[in-house]
Amino acid sequence: MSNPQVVVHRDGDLLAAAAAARLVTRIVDAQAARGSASVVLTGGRTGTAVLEHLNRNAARDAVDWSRVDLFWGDERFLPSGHAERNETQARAALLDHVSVDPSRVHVMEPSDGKFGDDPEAAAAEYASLLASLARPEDHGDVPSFDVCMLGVGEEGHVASVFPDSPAVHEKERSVVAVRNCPKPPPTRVSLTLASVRSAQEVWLMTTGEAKAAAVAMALDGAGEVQLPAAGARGRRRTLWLLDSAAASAVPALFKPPLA
Ligand SMILES: O=C1O[C@H](COP(=O)(O)O)[C@@H](O)[C@H](O)[C@H]1O
Repeated sequence: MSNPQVVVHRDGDLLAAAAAARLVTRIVDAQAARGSASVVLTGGRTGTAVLEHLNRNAARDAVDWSRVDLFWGDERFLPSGHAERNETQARAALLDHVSVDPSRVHVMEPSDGKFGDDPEAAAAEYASLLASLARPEDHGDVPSFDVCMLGVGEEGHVASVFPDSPAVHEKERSVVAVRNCPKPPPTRVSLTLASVRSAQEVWLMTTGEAKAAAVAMALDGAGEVQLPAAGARGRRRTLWLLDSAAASAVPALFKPPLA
């Protein structure tokens, strides 16, 4: 597992633009090396802003979108097309505007989908999907995603893994249903931290003063049960992409030396 690196941008808009550019490069490189790329999308304001920037960036068309597998780190368990679903927001921000292969857009089932109001069944199906796509070299039942993007909550949640919740204690399943979530909506489906750690690169992206304490604690050695973001690490790279407000309490160790 990799140690965290921190990149600070002046403000949230610049962070989103820079992360979008970084994502294009990562996907293009993976496609050049292997023919395809796999990306885990995140919900939330920063994750959606990254996709909006990507959609406006001319470099968007350097990607062959038909050869990208898209997954979600978590989903709000709501009816299909609901404005608060992470899928709905990602489609509006980017996916409706590029030539994705629908069979490679791996959504988590909605609450009016084939399992009805059964988030446990939706989670189990997503776990089976991940297992079916994992290759022997992934050494487990989850693919080694090229990039897993995550937002970070004020209390340190990532995906829908909240502090001291059943999801953060989960040791067997790769995808879980989340009930009684402290942030609305209360029912969700989420990758576990172990699944996040299957990714080659994990990018934790967040902005604003309200996130500064959680960011600082995660980087300063907090445990993942109290602060799930601390347990989100990539196999090869863990990047914290922050604006200056979210980075305001980052320990000095992570600040680049002055030139
Ligand atoms: O509810 C969620 O929130 C987090 C963080 O969102 P933000 O708006 O504070 O950036 C997000 O990462 C997660 O995917 C989403 O379901």
